[in-house]
Amino acid sequence: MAESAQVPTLVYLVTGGCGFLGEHIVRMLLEREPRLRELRVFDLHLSSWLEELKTGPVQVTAIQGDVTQAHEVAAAVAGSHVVIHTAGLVDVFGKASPKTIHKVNVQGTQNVIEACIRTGTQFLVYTSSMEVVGPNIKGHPFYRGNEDTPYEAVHRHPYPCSKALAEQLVLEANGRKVNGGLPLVTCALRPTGIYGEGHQVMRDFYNQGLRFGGRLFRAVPASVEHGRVYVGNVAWMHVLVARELEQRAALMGGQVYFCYDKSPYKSYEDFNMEFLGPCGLRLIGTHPLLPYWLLLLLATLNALLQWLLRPLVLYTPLLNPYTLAVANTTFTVSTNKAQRHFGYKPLFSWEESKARTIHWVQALEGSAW
Ligand SMILES: NC(=O)C1=CN([C@@H]2O[C@H](COP(=O)(O)OP(=O)(O)OC[C@H]3O[C@@H](n4cnc5c(N)ncnc54)[C@H](O)[C@@H]3O)[C@@H](O)[C@H]2O)C=CC1
Ligand SMILES: C[C@@H](CO)CCC[C@@H](C)[C@H]1CC[C@H]2[C@@H]3[C@H](O)CC4=CC(=O)CC[C@]4(C)[C@H]3CC[C@]12C
Repeated sequence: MAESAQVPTLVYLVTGGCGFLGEHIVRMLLEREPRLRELRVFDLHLSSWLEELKTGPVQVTAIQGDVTQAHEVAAAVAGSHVVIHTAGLVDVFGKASPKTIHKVNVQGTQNVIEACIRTGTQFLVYTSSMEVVGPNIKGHPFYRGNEDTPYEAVHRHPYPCSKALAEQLVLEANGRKVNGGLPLVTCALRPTGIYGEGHQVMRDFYNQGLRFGGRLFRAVPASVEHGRVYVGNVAWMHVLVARELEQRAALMGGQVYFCYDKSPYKSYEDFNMEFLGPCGLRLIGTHPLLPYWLLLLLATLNALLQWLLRPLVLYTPLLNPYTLAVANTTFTVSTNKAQRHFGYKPLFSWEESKARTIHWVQALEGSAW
């Protein structure tokens, strides 16, 4: 990566490049990484919007592949300078089995690491998650914490377990020699709850609100704060980390960074209303309409129903014991580590992030706007 800043010589690979975050990373790289010669987008399902990107100055190579298949990953990684590994199975609703989540998130990440080592790719950026830290199963609050805040990270759910294991693999791989003898440089980014254009859970809440005549019902106390970060800023952090890893390998290698911006600290539901409110939805109640014990009962019933119905149909409601616990536990970050280590400043202000997200919700199918 020692070429002049203006000469496009670099080859990047983004795994999961057709997902919610992946698409933003891909578009951001094309807009803001002038040294890019080729961008490889690797995903299980390729999206049609990739076609329109192929007409620009950077060569965009779409690769349909599966991170659980080591040979497919190795073929995609070979010859790339940087890998941004964003592919993952994001499932806290019981859509996939714990085994599948482990296979994609842990074995898939191991395959990416081994591919870098075998093919001589030196820089690996991993999209981890706040869930690697918490909230833990004990419901301890994490209030304005940073990367060094002590917290008892205890998980049982397959998703956070898999992200924690995968992150550990990535960090432990830092410094291993890649083919050619140079050291692998890795780091992990931990977004809090991401929001923005393309966010499926936001879409689900919006549709639920429309079904209930424009109303959503408060289930979580307004005092529980939940960390959220705009997808454009998360993508920007990935671009910056990928760019700076070579020059600042000694400082950044093996490090973790929370993804943060100026989004306000609010409860999960109040935060969503920042976007859904201007789109015509109302959140009913200043306090949760149902007591916690009743919500927990409903969540447990949902889990039971999911288990009973599994042979017949996949029942995956938003409310289950895990999502209820996460939504009811304060988890907010306050840190400037990314700014200190690689000069990160949010690219999008809160006002802009909000405006973009509202605009996207208003354009959704079924919207009254
Ligand atoms: N959505 C959120 O709030 C947060 C997400 N993350 C992490 O960010 C990353 C991206 O998440 P999202 O964009 O939200 O999810 P997403 O589901 O929209 O994107 C994931 C992408 O990975 C691809 N993928 C899944 N299995 C694959 C496989 N076996 N081989 C190749 N590609 C595969 C999917 O097709 C999809 O395009 C994940 O690693 C997730 O753990 C971290 C923190 C918060
Ligand atoms: C009790 C319900 C009544 O309205 C509200 C349920 C909300 C939940 C579906 C979400 C609350 C918190 C979310 C998670 C959080 O943002 C952290 C995450 C990080 C990730 O890496 C993946 C997504 C998620 C687990 C996210 C999923 C949806 C919530 C549980």
